[in-house]
Amino acid sequence: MESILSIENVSKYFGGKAAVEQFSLSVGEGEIFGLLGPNGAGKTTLIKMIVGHLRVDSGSIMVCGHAIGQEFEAAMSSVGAIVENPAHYLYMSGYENLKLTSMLHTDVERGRIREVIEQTGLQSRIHDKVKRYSLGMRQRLALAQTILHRPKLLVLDEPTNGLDPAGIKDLREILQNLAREGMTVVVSSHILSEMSLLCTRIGIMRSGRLVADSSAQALQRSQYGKIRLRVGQPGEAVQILESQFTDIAVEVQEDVLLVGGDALDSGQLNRMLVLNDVDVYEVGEQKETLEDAFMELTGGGGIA
Ligand SMILES: Nc1ncnc2c1ncn2[C@@H]1O[C@H](COP(=O)(O)OP(=O)(O)OP(=O)(O)O)[C@@H](O)[C@H]1O
Repeated sequence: MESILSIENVSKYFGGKAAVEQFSLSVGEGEIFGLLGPNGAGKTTLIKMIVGHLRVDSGSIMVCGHAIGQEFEAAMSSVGAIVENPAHYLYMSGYENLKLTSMLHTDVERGRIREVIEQTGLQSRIHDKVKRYSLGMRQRLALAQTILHRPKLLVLDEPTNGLDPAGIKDLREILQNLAREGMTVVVSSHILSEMSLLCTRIGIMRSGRLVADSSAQALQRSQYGKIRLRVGQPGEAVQILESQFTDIAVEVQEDVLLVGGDALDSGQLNRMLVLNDVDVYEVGEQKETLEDAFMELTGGGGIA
């Protein structure tokens, strides 16, 4: 997969304190990458560096093969971003706002305005004054303005802030459609449930670092799921499992073992124990949700 965004060892300090530290990430075409983390984790700082609003102190960021530090304009021509609250001319219509934005670009072809209006579902209200728009519609208008020049990379900082559930769903569908057409999306949030529905991949940020990076599905499934076994001889069982399987973690709670690790199979664990004369009374899975995983990895705090 072609790398649209490539971040290598990026750090940013404010007054000697790291807001982003040794951060590396590569995001490929058509991915919707969710940057999730509690308040103060460094999400906005990272996003501002990706969209060229802040300079990196060390490391490098490339967009579509262009390094922001050396080829700023080439890199930025592929980026569309909504970072601060978007400002519109409220007394003008949505259409007039779009027309004005199109004049800022040299390469917006005929018909493109119509196209972005359709992509953002604003057809029926596009000639109304923006002051009559709901927050969700203003957000969609901002998105339409942002994608006019066909950016390869769309970057949104907390785009669902203040939106109602219907607005969040609309935005999700629009972004997923854009990604299907090949646009790459990077979006930040501290709201886990929204991210797991929207994103194809989620990175968890804590204290300026990436502490987990996984497909949303994988995070929800095996990586943080544990197998629960109630056994007759817990001490022996731990020894057997640890000697037979690499990369597993076994927790013991009296006669219950909680076994974590990648690609574990409860049948396989059960067979191994029984063949080694350990009595197994119960086998089950202890599911951890994405939320549990998040809490474990970030130490909790600050999520909705
Ligand atoms: N301009 C600045 N000057 C000084 N410190 C800053 C500045 N911008 C951010 N910070 C600090 O850097 C750290 C990361 O902040 P950042 O806003 O990037 O986090 P965030 O994950 O986006 O949080 P939030 O969800 O609250 O926006 C925080 O400790 C913050 O106080």
